[in-house]
Amino acid sequence: MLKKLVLGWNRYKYRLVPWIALNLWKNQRTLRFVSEDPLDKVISDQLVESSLLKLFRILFLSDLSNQAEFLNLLPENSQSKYFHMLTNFRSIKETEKETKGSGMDLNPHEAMFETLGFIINRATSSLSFAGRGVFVTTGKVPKGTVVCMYPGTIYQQYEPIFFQSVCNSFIFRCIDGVLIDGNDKGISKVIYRSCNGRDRLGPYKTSDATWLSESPVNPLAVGQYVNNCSNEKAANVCYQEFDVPATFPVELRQYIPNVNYGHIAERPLRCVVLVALRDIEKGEELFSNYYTIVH
Ligand SMILES: C[S@@+](CC[C@H](N)C(=O)[O-])C[C@H]1O[C@@H](n2cnc3c(N)ncnc32)[C@H](O)[C@@H]1O
Repeated sequence: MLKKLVLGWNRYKYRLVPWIALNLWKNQRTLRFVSEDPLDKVISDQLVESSLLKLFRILFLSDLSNQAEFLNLLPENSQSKYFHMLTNFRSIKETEKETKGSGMDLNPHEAMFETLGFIINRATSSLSFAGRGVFVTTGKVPKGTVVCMYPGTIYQQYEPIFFQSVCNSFIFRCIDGVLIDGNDKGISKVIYRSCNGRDRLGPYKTSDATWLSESPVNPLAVGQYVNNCSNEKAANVCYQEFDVPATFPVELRQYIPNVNYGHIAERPLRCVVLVALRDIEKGEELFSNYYTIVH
């Protein structure tokens, strides 16, 4: 009996650490079963990357007054790709009689709607006593779409996280044991800011720290506020690990809401995205599954 229990616990991959410890046995019906680690992916890494790139490129072009210096440092073919995108965008908007003149002039939510077709926002959860949650406030999220990112500091299994984890309900555990601290307050916030200031690639920032505020530059970076599903509200999104490839454009890394705790350049940066498990309509709250059992 004891052996069976230990075996079960070892196979059990918990997602949000303190929540699991308190609630695992209360809510067995909300467990998620996957058969092997790689099969925990609902969509391909290529699809995750292309969704992020689509949004990040528009965020970049919408902020040209601040990005011009970086744009000028890019190789000529990358620069011309951006100018081409801008010209295309303007001519489409002119035909639709929506143009305002210069650049793209989109705020982050408008950029999200333009590229992904929906907008998400934080608001009081539809569940009692669950604090805030994340809602689809405009448009519709099709099944298999990247809906959010889980922001925060990335800790390898051997890195110290004890003090940051005390009373912290935002520690997310990846399938392979890597941890993400998505808390936007206290010591977690100080550590993220410090690592974010440390890591640069020449003039380029390699991560975004605005998710620590109420208005993130990357509007996807609110995944840490998604609440757990319940017997009444089934999960409509799930977590999926995504390692940022070395080929990811240097000028777009500034929108990634994650940073490594330790400065280890050769390891790809871990991100976690939340993917829609079904079509999600305007007004619906997002619910994930904090428990995953690998068997
Ligand atoms: C990662 S945080 C999610 C954001 C949180 N709702 C907030 O406003 O800070 C996890 C915490 O949200 C709350 N929570 C998440 N899912 C819940 C549920 N189904 N029922 C009640 N509380 C929930 C618990 O307090 C949990 O520790």
